[in-house]
Amino acid sequence: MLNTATKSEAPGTEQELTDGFHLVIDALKLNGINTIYNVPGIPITDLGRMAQAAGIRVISFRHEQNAGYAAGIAGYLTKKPGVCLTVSAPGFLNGLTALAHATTNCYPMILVSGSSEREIVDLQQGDYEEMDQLAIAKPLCKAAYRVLHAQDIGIGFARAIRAAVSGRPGGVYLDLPAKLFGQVMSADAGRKSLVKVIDAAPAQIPSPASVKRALDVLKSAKRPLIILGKGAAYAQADEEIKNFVEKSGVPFLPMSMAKGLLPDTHPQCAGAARSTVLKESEVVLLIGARLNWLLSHGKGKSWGEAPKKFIQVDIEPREMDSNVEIVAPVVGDIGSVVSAFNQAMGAGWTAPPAEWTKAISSKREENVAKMAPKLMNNKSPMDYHGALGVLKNVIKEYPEAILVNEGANTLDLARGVIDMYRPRKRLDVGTWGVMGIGMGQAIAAALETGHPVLAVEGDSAFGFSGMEVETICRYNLPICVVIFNNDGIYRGTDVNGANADPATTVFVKGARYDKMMEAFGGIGVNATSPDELKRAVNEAMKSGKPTLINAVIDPAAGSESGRIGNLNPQSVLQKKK
Ligand SMILES: CC(C)(COP(=O)(O)OP(=O)(O)OC[C@H]1O[C@@H](n2cnc3c(N)ncnc32)[C@H](O)[C@@H]1OP(=O)(O)O)[C@@H](O)C(=O)NCCC(=O)NCCSC(=O)C(=O)O
Repeated sequence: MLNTATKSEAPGTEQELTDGFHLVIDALKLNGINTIYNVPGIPITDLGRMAQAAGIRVISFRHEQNAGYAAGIAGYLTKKPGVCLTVSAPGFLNGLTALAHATTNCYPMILVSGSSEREIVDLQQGDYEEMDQLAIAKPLCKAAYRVLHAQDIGIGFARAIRAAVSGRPGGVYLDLPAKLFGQVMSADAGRKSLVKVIDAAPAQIPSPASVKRALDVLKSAKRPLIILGKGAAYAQADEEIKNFVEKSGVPFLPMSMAKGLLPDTHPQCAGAARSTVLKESEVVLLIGARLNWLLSHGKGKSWGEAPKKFIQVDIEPREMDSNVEIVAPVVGDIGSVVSAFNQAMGAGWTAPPAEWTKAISSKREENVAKMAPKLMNNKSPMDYHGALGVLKNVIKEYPEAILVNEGANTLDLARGVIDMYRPRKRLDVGTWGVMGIGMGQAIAAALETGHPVLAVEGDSAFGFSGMEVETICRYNLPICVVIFNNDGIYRGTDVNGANADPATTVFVKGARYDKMMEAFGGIGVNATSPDELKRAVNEAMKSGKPTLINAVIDPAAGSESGRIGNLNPQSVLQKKK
């Protein structure tokens, strides 16, 4: 039903009216978008209020960037565009980082920002928060639109929704100048102007020839490997993917956010033998994984000496040959491609040679065994492994829980240590390795899935979105934040030898982040040993109450982010010395 604004009052001409505010709300509802992540302010405060009154869930954040990260990850989790609503210029700019992040990570998201009046902006006459937001957004997103007339709101949203989710998903900007909200029209005309987007992300069926070519290459391999990326997790084709991997018998390596698509404990999982499989494999099938820096661009030392053949499955044809030659490109949506693989494989598929799979299992077992004792230490203050050993068991016990993870050491080590068992349960920093996604993603994950969230945060990473603990308390969300507090970035022990200022990478020593949560009525715990950490996290998972645990980590634990390709600043410094 149309959400009527008012009735005209002229005697004898009584007519139902609507306006821009109501049409925006109706357009969202008509397309099944029931949540808005926003920060209120001019000119969208009333839009948020009215949307809430009309039954949309409007979640107000403390900073637009966090609302944006929430919207992006909501899109990833649901395959519907996550909507972030901001005020003009500064609010828009705050949301823009998250929009660019969504685009880079292929999350469907729409950033809707109020803006100032075109007539004034274009003549640069100094309107309130004047800025040509459309022009600024364009290079940072997949599509950008501006709606100038209320009768075009329906089309504007239809275009934004379709652009966000179809093909390779991404971020879309929708500019709504303030004047638009007050434009009035008949409710009947308004109703007719709305558009329900039919089949927003049509299946893209791969060509049978490309499917055959890919399977022929894979079948011929003595040392094949499947790499699953977060595109595969996004596809929600979990059963098809599992069937394909198991039927093929090929070892698989999950990228960070694809962990859990098949359990990390699956006998074919090669996560704990990463270097070995990258180096030794001979044919590599990439499913929803890009050959970017996270895979060393498909070449160089990490990939070993022997020549490799790559097969790639992606919805975006231009992804092929982006870094190395792809001998068997398969363009299509991942669900359709993998289902075509399953059909075309037939009954006569033979598993890869046991020599290959056994070599991987023994490397994996060796690495797991090497790590096991480290995870059981009960040192106080904790080291990373002692603390992560506890969290590994928590996720094992609560496999439905969503793990949000950011930091430097906290991210790198948690990725390896914490096994995931279900798809789309690990959310992290994504393609850019960005810090600041933590609380936004945790909030959206709790709201969109209804499952408890464990956010494992470096103390520095947490700082980028820390104020949202108030949001967590306000909405009483089942989020347990564990801060790995080692007093600084990488470590808390750096010293500035030049003057009295603290070193650039250190924070206040002995800070008590748990007090922040208590300030807003949540539960704060200071944990100085793995035993204390275990008690506190288990309690939080059981109670579902907003909780923040300050996990005291040895300030000397941790190292510079040295595992990012050749980008090790420490080694550059050392070379210069
Ligand atoms: C590019 C990468 C995928 C490559 O990581 P690698 O370190 O090479 O691999 P992994 O982490 O997957 O694994 C490391 C090693 O652990 C092994 N491994 C993995 N899982 C296990 C388990 N369960 N048990 C035992 N051993 C394991 C794995 O086989 C590797 O050993 P071997 O097989 O023996 O090699 C990763 O570095 C990554 O995702 N980086 C993103 C980092 C990021 O975004 N940082 C944010 C920047 S921080 C920041 O802002 C800043 O610092 O600045």
